[in-house]
Amino acid sequence: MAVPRLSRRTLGERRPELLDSVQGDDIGAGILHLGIGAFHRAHQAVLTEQALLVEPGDWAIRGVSYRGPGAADALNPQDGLYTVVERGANERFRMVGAVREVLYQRPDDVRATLASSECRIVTITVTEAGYHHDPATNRLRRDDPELAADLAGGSPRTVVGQLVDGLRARRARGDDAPITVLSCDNLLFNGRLLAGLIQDFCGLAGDPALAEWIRGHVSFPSTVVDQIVPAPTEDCLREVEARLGLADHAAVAGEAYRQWVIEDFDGPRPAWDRVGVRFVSDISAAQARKLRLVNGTHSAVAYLGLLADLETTADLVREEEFAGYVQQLVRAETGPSLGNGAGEEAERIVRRLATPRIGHRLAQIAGQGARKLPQRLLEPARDLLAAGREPRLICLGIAGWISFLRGAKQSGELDEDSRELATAPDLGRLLAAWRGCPEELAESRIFRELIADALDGLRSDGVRATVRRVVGERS
Ligand SMILES: NC(=O)c1ccc[n+]([C@@H]2O[C@H](COP(=O)([O-])OP(=O)(O)OC[C@H]3O[C@@H](n4cnc5c(N)ncnc54)[C@H](O)[C@@H]3O)[C@@H](O)[C@H]2O)c1
Ligand SMILES: O=P(O)(O)OC[C@@H](O)[C@@H](O)[C@H](O)[C@H](O)CO
Repeated sequence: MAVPRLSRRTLGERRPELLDSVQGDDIGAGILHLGIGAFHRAHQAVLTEQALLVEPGDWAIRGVSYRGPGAADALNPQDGLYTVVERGANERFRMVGAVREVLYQRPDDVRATLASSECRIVTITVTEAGYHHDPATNRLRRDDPELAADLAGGSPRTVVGQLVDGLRARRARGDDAPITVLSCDNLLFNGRLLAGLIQDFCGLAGDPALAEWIRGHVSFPSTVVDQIVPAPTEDCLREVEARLGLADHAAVAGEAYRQWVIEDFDGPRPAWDRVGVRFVSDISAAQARKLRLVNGTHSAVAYLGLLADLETTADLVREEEFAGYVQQLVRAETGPSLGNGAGEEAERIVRRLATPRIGHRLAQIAGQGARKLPQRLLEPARDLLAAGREPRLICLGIAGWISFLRGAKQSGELDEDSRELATAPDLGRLLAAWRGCPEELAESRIFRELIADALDGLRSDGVRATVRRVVGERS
């Protein structure tokens, strides 16, 4: 007999104690979340659920999904309920009830939500590509066809287009209450970036009055988020079903560790500060630590690991040369400029990569490299060069990416930016064409030589021998 689907009714019938432990469906949806994927479900939604349990308020979440109906089909029939499995030494299963509904291809409802006085916070996780910006200038890409379609009128489909559309409706309603937009994507000063893109969009739409209103009424604090949450697998769904006795199509699994640092802002919010979220005046230090140490390490090893035919981060750090590479990368190159404790950070990152049963696939981390590497690896490389030091291990990671691109160029799986770079005839032209690579790095002789040397090694000696050699040279 088919296992019944999770919903408030079935949970009440089969596991009433769990239904009693989750947020009820009787509160207002003060949060609109754009891009309700795995990460939001395991991170911001859990912290919001926890905050609601310590301090009730109208902070249920209405989610929006963009690239497919998956999240709506998974969550709506379940009344927004789902399970989060926290992996680690002590696994924990948590039920979350803070999500109200998911909108897919319903721009009118997104506009109405943004215009409503109920909505006071917008959170966003739409990947780097969802911002449609040029990483060389941090401005909107005017040549982007989806943006062009939004600017031409009709119902907007991009995140920036929908935000502007909804804020326009809010202004038209005469709502002067503050609203806060929190980007939670792994981008440098994500709030500041998004605020600029919104202004660009208003400019291109010929609406300076709206731009001015947004400057006065909407804040875009930058945030730093940290928790490893891989794409959910069938195994995870089966595991949750066996435990719950109900089919949960929206379950996710991730690390037990969660961090959220937010530039402080005026305006209402759930009691996030009471459940570990940090509000700070300056996120720079937390941001550098997170993007360089966690994401930088991820990106550096993802391509090398794929070249070595490995599947997950845990497979990778089981091998001595790769674990040694991670240790040295953090200790000698990405860690020291961030203050004391690079050695401890290195140990911690190896432990996180090895989290049991997390199944973080290198192929997932490897996506959209042209957009991810600048803030993760190019920034620390630039700092090291400026300090007169060689970013040897970082350049090996970048060489891994270039080898991966060149090998994958026929596969049809590369994103548009990466495809273009994969066909560059030589390293110099690839670096010059890479929009995210600052000119001073593209033109740095040492930087080019280090990458060229690593590329030669990968080609002639293979990935493991090259990793061993470069780590040896650094030690
Ligand atoms: N998963 C993690 O471990 C993690 C940790 C920290 C930060 N993040 C941030 O969250 C983002 C999403 O991660 P996830 O695990 O939820 O991924 P996911 O694939 O589960 O969800 C991605 C969401 O983004 C939307 N999206 C994708 N491309 C888009 C585009 N071009 N325009 C608009 N929307 C788009 C999709 O509709 C989906 O809702 C990451 O890219 C990263 O910036 C993730
Ligand atoms: O989510 P992405 O694709 O931007 O990056 C892949 C991983 O580096 C990332 O998801 C990390 O696991 C996460 O940022 C840890 O907090």
